[in-house]
Amino acid sequence: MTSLKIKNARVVKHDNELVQTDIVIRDGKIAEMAPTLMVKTDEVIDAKGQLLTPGLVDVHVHFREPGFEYKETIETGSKASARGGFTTVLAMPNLNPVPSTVETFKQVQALNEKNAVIDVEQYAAISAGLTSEEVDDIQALADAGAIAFTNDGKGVQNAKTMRDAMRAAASVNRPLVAHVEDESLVDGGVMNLGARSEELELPGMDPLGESSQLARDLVIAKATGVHYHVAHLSTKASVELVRIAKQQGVHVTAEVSPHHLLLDETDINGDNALFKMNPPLRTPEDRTAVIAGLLDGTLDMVATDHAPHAVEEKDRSFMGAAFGITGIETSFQLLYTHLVRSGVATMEQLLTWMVANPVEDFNLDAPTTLAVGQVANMSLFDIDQAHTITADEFVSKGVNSPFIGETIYGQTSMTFLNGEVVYDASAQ
Ligand SMILES: NC(=O)N[C@@H](CC(=O)O)C(=O)O
Ligand SMILES: [Zn+2]
Ligand SMILES: [Zn+2]
Repeated sequence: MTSLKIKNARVVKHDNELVQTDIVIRDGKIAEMAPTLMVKTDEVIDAKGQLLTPGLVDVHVHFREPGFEYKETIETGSKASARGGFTTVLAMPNLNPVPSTVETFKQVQALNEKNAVIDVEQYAAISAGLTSEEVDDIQALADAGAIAFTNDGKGVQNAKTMRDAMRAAASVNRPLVAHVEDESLVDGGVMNLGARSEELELPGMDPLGESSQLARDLVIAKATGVHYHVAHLSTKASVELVRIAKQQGVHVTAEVSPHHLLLDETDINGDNALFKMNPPLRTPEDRTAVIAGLLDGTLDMVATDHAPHAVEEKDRSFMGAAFGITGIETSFQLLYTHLVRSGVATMEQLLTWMVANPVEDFNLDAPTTLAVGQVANMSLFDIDQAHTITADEFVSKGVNSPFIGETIYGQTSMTFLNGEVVYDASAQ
């Protein structure tokens, strides 16, 4: 059994307070932690004062395999995740075939097991093709290992389908995750309907398409008792609905994506599809509301919605380009830079949103703290060194990020899964 010592790391104690720590890992677990450990180990890494955290967790990624391997594969997506500091991710089912049956689900699960360098848990769909009104065999899919259920990529248009899906998910005690989007209100829109869509003369989608379907779902969630989780929540009206629902005791949790926290429609610099995603960038008022919602606990976590696409699918006008941007290699760094360093949030809060809440709310088998006895899923971040994001540094096949060219802090230097190095910046 090999043993490893990481010395001179800094770990978060409270708020923004960091303490210097040595840490020894044996058999994939944290064996000792103290300010100074003299113990001999097979290997020693000098962390030189960098930040050591539990491995990050993202409940919303698109790895595109099987079906769209030209955009991303489980190997490239999971390696990109490790580069972002993530050790557990939940992969979306908008694949081909869509994992809607035990057979197709097990096929994706086997690929995740074989090809991923980190832990990848798999969502099953709510309904066949993400569009059918007939709900899948939720019990059988849960028995096969589906971590939760979602039709992400499409809103569930039919209330009966949503009711039946929620009843089924509640009965197997798994979260029901919703991409809330009423298609009748999207009406061909490619960005948020409002001032910016008028300026750019592009068709807009009414933001009520998100909140009106969310209101429907919250009513059904209350009646069924399901754990209902809102994917990529983006509007002020949606924050208000979740706040009221929580006050009423509805079992609801919500995620917000880094881009909805850090960008709004005024950042869209012309007809540039690197700013095209679903839900679209909203107004400055919406952005302020999602930040406030995260800070006051209405929103529970950050999820990247890492959505890689090929260059030719994004290098077009807004009208013809695919929806979605990458995020798994830049999320912690952007949020550390723009929320923590700027004083909006604490380091402890950021880790609550990127580790503890995702693990607890989705009942994941992953550590939420650094402590003796815990599985050594950990990441080491260089929080003092500035870095400029470039397209050619991405491990993901997708380079569709609106953050290219931005200067950030907190580059990942190493990521460990069960005590093994799965990413090492110095070896790149
Ligand atoms: N977010 C996006 O704009 N696109 C996602 C689908 C989704 O998350 O709804 C994708 O799969 O590309
Ligand atoms: Zn979605
Ligand atoms: Zn998504």
